[in-house]
Amino acid sequence: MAEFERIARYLQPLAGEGAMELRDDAARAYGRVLTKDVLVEGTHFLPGDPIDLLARKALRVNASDLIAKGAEPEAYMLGLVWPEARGEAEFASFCDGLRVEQELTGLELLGGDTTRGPCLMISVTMFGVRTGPEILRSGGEVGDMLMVTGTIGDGLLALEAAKEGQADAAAAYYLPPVPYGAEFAVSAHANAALDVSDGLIADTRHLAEESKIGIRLFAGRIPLSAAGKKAASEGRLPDLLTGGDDYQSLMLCRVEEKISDDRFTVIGEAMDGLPPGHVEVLMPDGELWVPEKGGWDHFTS
Ligand SMILES: Nc1ncnc2c1ncn2[C@@H]1O[C@H](COP(=O)(O)OP(=O)(O)OP(=O)(O)O)[C@@H](O)[C@H]1O
Ligand SMILES: Cc1ncc(C[n+]2csc(CCOP(=O)(O)O)c2C)c(N)n1
Ligand SMILES: [Mg+2]
Repeated sequence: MAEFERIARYLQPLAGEGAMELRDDAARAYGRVLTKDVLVEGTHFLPGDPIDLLARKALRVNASDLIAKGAEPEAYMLGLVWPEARGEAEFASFCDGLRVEQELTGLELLGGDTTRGPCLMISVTMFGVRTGPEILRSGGEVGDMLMVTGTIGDGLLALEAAKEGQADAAAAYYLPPVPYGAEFAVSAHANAALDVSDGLIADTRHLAEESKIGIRLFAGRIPLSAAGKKAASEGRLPDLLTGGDDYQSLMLCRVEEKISDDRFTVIGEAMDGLPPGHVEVLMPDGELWVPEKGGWDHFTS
């Protein structure tokens, strides 16, 4: 059974009031926005990845969920499973990475748990403060424009580079360029938003399904890095749009508004006449591509 089905069938019946029925990126409780992300060796990162950057990435993938909910990351708790093969020097380097990210963001460590285990696992629970109204995956409306921060597809290309030992080209995988500060624009403008972790298409579908609208993406407008443009020219655009690990903010917002944060680019539209949950992509050659359901799933990928 797939990841989302398992959550819906087995975990949703256990969910409390602030859980948003486990249909969103973060919970709302105790006056804060709360999220959790786990990184597991072999699943989310490679055994040889720089350990200080891994620490920073664990904070960033959590911050990414809060930013996309219009919440400013404030504090976190840390669960660490530390294998015997990684010595004290590595532990010190890991904590140095946490310190660097804390200094960059103002994040504070509130507590956690440290144990031995078979491989490195990093579990972070992060708390944020809302900077405006509550932003959900639902709330998008026909006529909204779809906007995204940064570039798409670099997480995938950088992971491929890391696997080939090309450290320079792997930068966006070691340390995703999470749009710190974008929570203010999300709060000010979004009808609905989330972060892009499972892939642009899959996460656009989450917005379309929860908002009960259809969305058309304009592939030619999707921001790509130099490496992304090269890959796209080699026919890999579909890979870039489905690869995941982007950690950018994706929002549906009202057309008439001028966006206060220039990191956002318009890449699509919630169009009248499309069925709820539908996602289609107008490709640069003018063809309409209707991607199959998909995206990252820990139980089927
Ligand atoms: N083991 C679990 N226990 C309780 N809730 C869970 C569990 N796993 C997932 N959820 C909840 O299910 C919902 C969807 O989770 P999912 O991981 O797809 O979203 P996400 O956290 O935004 O993803 P990502 O980590 O890729 O940004 C969220 O509300 C999440 O809190
Ligand atoms: C070694 C290695 N192999 C593959 C990937 C790709 N990957 C893993 S999990 C995930 C989706 C988000 O996960 P989650 O839903 O758990 O937040 C993606 C795109 C990686 N990062 N490292
Ligand atoms: Mg998310």
